[in-house]
Amino acid sequence: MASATTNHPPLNSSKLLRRAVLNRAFALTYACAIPALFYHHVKTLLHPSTAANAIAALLLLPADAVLAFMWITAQSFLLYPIRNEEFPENLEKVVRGTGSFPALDVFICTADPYKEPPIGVVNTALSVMAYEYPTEKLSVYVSDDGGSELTLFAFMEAARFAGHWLPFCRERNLMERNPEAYFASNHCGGTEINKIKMMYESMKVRVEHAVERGKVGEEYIIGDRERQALGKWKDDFTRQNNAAVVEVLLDTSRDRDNAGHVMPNLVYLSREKSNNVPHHFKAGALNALLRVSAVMTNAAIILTLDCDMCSNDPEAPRRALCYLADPLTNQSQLGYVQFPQRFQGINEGDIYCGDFKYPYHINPPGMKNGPSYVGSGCFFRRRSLFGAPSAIVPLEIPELSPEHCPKGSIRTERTSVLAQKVGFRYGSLVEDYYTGYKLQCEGWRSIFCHPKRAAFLGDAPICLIDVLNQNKRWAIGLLEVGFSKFSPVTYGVRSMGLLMGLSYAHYAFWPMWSVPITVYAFLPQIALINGLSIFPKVSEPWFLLYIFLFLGAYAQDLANFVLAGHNGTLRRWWNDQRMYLIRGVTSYASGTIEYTLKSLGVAAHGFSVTSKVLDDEQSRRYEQGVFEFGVVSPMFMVLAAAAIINLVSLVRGLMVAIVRRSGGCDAEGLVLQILLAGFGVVNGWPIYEAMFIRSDKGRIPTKVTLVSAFVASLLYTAASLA
Ligand SMILES: O=c1ccn([C@@H]2O[C@H](COP(=O)(O)OP(=O)(O)O[C@H]3O[C@H](CO)[C@@H](O)[C@H](O)[C@H]3O)[C@@H](O)[C@H]2O)c(=O)[nH]1
Ligand SMILES: [Mn+2]
Repeated sequence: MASATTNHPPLNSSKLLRRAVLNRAFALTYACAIPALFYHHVKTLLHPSTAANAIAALLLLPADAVLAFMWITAQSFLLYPIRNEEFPENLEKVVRGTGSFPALDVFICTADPYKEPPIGVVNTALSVMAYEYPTEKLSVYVSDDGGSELTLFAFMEAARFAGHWLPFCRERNLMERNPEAYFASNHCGGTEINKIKMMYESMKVRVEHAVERGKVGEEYIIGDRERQALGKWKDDFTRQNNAAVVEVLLDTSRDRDNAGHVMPNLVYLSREKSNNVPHHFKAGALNALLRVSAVMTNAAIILTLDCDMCSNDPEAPRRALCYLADPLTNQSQLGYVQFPQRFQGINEGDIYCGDFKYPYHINPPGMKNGPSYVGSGCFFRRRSLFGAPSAIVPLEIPELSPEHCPKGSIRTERTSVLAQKVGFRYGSLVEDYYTGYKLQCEGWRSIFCHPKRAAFLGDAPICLIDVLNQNKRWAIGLLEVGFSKFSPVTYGVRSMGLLMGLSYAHYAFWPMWSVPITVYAFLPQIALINGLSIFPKVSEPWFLLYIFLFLGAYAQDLANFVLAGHNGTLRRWWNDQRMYLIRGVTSYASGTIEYTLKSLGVAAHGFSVTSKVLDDEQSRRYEQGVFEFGVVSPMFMVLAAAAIINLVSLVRGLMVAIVRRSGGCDAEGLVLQILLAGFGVVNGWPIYEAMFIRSDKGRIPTKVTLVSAFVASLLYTAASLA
């Protein structure tokens, strides 16, 4: 790789953030309050005032145990927060010119031409083909798990359009190098801009037209080569069962753009699939790309990108090189450089927490050995995917050697077994988290690279059900790791030390949030409806403990959120915590249930791809910050039931308190429950609106409201019998 000069200017710097001291002090204080709470629970359990109180304490205990676990593991991100900075302007001085830059292979995955429109995938590819990077060292590989001629056709069009687009970007030194974003923000321009815009628009029309018709019309097929390639889609070619298709659409050694400059390689791959062989979803696709690229270019650096994420800064690879080519970094251990996932098109208040600040911005800079891999926007050292840093990699691992799978086919069992040790790891629906985790267990380190200008911008789902389904998939995948023999709490702690083990454990058991959130969304409220007090009275010292634990955790959460920047507004924070509660009773809970069924062998779950297609009306509602329900889903039924219970209990609780006080009795024991129900009601506002006030298509369907009201009354009846 790069040869370095001695005495060179720095390529990067890293410093501990001042807030680390405050974080540690707060952690110490809060950590003292937690045992006090458990002491209180045990005391109540040993001397319950009523049987109902004993049941309540029995349910609150595991709920609080999970809260304590989540809080403790979360501290692992806060004790050593650092900020990295890189100086790409020094790169050429250190690496002796772009001639010694390492080659870069970019992997883009797509899986369904209808959920992931090919024109979007084309935009992703064009944005990286236009990188400010020595073109002859750049290759873009597209994996099409949709096995669709429509996607291949879109890329044939893209290869032609790139001949005009790449010089256009270079000459104007554009920052946004995906045509869609560029033309959206540059409406009018000179004749040159108009010309290329027309070219883009007409390509888009052809691609979208083909997708609409479900096939590529004769009139769109230009030459024999294209006809031959598209001809591979015979009747027996399905997305689950097909022979491999590899098409080299652009070749550095052959193709020139219309300014006479070399073009990057562009390769389309639809890997071999067979009905009765598991293909391991995205991890399988990435491994197929790993093998195909090994035969063709075998670049030392690999960038993985999702098809819904475009480059937003042509300098990004140079930033990554500030670490990957830095003679001062311990090169033999640095496995990957991860950029945060950042999103465009998020509404003002970010009602669905699409930014996902915790996993993408707040936690990564605090992980001691570097961030986890988040699936997109990550520059790997190819070597890191082939065994531990200290391992001696044999020149030929037979199963991985390109000759073994000449056309990116998926070899069955042997490759699966191998994927426990090399490549992108199989065994979890969150292959990204799992792969990064296994690499770090092997001793690889990583770097979080978070420049001011987003290096990549992606699309976040803007429909609540999509968000919840996506989170459910993650929940299942995380639990698969949490309860495996490689669990972070055991294997992880042993391999990487306590802090890193705790960081990964925090994610692995994330879906467990469902336990406390569900308990706190129903239990105190049902007790309140029955006039039963389950928390300390206002006059007891324990009351202050509860207040401290709640407000302390919330204040810490708010501080983390706001300090992380990037629109860390109060309103977004409020919506973020609301989504935590919503996910707790919906996606985390159902993910946990589905994971359990899956481990019992009752059901199996695949990777359901998130739709990237937008319906106009839905987009408009999202823009206005209105929640989108619209469909009948069990998740919405639970959510609506929780909202109803909270509303009823608030009203009942206030009534009981007033009656008791006027009768000279004290209602102090109900105050915490009334506050909690009030908190639930304030958070549930969009749900009441969607049930009772709205009449648009995104409202909660009447069926859901009825079922949830029924569930709520069942719960109430059951509780009043107890
Ligand atoms: O069988 C499959 C399924 C998915 N994908 C690709 O995987 C990517 C992510 O899929 P998406 O539906 O967008 O999932 P998200 O939940 O939005 O993705 C997040 O979560 C995934 C793990 O669940 C990570 O892989 C992603 O990088 C991360 O952004 C897309 O490019 C898909 O085309 C495949 O290539 N093959
Ligand atoms: Mn995505």
